[in-house]
Amino acid sequence: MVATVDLSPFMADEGVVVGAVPTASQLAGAKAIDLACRDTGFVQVINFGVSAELRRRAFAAAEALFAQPEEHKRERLARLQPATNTGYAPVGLESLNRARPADLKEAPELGLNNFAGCPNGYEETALELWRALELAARRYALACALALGLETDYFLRSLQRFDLCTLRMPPLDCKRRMLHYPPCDPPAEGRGRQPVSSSAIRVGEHTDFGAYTFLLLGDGAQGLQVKSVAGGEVGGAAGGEGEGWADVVPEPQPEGVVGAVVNTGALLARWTNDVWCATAHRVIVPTAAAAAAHRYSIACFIDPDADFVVAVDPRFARPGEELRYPPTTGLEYLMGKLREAQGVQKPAASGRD
Ligand SMILES: O=C(O)CCC(=O)C(=O)O
Ligand SMILES: [Fe+2]
Repeated sequence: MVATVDLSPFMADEGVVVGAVPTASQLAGAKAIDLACRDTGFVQVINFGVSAELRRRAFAAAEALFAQPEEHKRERLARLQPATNTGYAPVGLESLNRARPADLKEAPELGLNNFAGCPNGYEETALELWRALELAARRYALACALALGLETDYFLRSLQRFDLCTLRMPPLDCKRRMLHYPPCDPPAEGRGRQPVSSSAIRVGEHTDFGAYTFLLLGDGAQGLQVKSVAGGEVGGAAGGEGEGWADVVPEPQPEGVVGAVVNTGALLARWTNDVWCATAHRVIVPTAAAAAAHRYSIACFIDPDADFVVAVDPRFARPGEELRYPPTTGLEYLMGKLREAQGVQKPAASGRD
């Protein structure tokens, strides 16, 4: 079960939000985040500024977007730009684990507000959602700093140019995406929740690249699994597809309370010298019924500004331990990860910085 953290103390203008001493409820929330991030790296946040009504409209907009004919999506939606990882990525294009066949998902990353080809009302709803998630992501940065005993603005400093709505953060615009997993082959008989067949995996094992990810799961979305490791990052072939996977089961919430899964990315794990971990996760097809259903999710990837230097803070070294990683920048790190996911060998041109 994924721990639930109430973010409302960080959404109100009090305590660390206004630069004052943290309130008791902020400290309690930060403690819960710290425990989860040292363990699985996955928490469920509630009261983070997305109403049940906005969530419902967002998934309805995503469904309408994906329900458009294949040809329309390929021809009319913004074209895929590998250098910025924006545009419409059809099923079979992306593989978050290059050791596996392509993921069974489609994902339009409609950056720079190019909403050409989107259904009526999509733009307004998407922007409303991104605005709410941007605020939640900033407040989560405050909570993380408090959780790790750092200066309040420690992570916020890395989000000066962070802007989920306009995505004017060149050269890396890949920040938020609606995800659609169309019906697919059922899992092979008897393999149940530990599939080894490629057809039973919708997203291959990976860790997210940046600082942290906000993930909204659509109604009935099943199959997200994590595999714990002892700190650090596990991806590619390191963890393997075999045993040890556990279902991500967010604690059920009362009617009207929206939950989002937040997970630590590889860059934040690295930043903390692996005090927090970026846990490998994947999306499987658990049952024939799940295979027959459309699965929807919405993900926002929170990354430091392109030119922000992420250097391991010496405070994260355990007694007698070396810092594990040299400094990097938001851009350098993410471009390396994206090139891996796209299977590109040569550095992609940044184009616009
Ligand atoms: O759709 C999901 O549940 C997870 C997707 C994911 O892990 C990702 O896009 O990084
Ligand atoms: Fe992920």
